[in-house]
Amino acid sequence: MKKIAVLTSGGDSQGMNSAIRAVVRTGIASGFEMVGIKRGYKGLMENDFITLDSRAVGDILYRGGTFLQSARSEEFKTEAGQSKAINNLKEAGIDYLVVIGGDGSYRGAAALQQQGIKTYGLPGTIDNDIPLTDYTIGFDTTLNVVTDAIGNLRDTMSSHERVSVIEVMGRSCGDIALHAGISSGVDAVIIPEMKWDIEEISKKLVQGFENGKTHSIVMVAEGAGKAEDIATIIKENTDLDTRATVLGHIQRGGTPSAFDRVFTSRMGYNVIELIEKDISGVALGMETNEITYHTFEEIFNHEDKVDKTLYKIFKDLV
Ligand SMILES: Nc1ncnc2c1ncn2[C@@H]1O[C@H](COP(=O)(O)OP(=O)(O)O)[C@@H](O)[C@H]1O
Ligand SMILES: O=P(O)(O)OC[C@H]1O[C@](O)(COP(=O)(O)O)[C@@H](O)[C@@H]1O
Repeated sequence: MKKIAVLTSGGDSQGMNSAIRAVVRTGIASGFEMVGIKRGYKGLMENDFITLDSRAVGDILYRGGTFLQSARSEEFKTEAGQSKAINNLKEAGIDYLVVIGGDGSYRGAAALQQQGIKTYGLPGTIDNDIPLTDYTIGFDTTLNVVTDAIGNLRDTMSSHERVSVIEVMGRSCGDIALHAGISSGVDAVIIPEMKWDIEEISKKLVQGFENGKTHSIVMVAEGAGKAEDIATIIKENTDLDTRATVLGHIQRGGTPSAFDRVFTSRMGYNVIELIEKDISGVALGMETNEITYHTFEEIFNHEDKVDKTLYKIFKDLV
């Protein structure tokens, strides 16, 4: 019986458990033996493998995080680290490796593929910063978490007639800020991909209060600036009572949305189909509602651009 191993790596994201469950159950249904690797590449180098039967992935569909746990590992980036990993995979008789993670995890998977291990990537990151997929696993859930959190902030900001500067995750990608900014009707979105002018934002906030607004919200992606710094400048420019909130790791938790559960279930099915066809060295995604796949190289060479139309939609709505 051929063996498929699965691991989760990098920052966890809601829906990783659902993805593991889908890979494992579809794999078993197709006659494969399934293995889980704990704590990503760290566990792979340390031989931390567990057998996964259908029951082992029961009761996890609705849970955030990853029951296999995740880690970041500097050692795995080295030749020595990778050769430990390859030896462990060979000794355990693993034929295929499914990696659920972000760009860094894909780079690790591509390095293993180059050294003869058949690898597959599933886009697990809340940031939505992987090219050639419209969504990454957890992004939709995170938007819902952020939208709910902003609803709570809005209540208290309104009572006190304050400006709220909210920092969300996204080191190089402003998708969380832009999408949740639209879903929350915020007044300004500051993202790394687009130029922004704090004087212009400040003027707009003052005008808003003059026109009868009782609160204002400015959303900033962590890669574009610190909420605390932006709040200080706005306060200096406008004299408005301005507070900063960093949503932080709250954004990565919570039960996965129905969208993320269905999306990951589809990807589990499709990755097993690719394994059966012996196509490897690829990562899956969803483009215009189709599950697609591309080689790791295609993904690395493709720029992940911000959706400029969506940015314009936001600008027209404020
Ligand atoms: N260039 C690389 N070559 C090999 N492995 C890498 C590389 N970049 C990252 N990795 C591995 O993938 C792990 C996860 O990457 P990281 O960037 O932290 O998160 P993510 O996968 O979410 O982007 C790293 O801790 C490291 O072990
Ligand atoms: O939890 P950590 O290790 O501090 O990492 C925080 C980072 O993880 C993320 O949530 C996801 O990033 P990755 O996809 O690189 O893991 C980023 O938005 C954030 O900057």
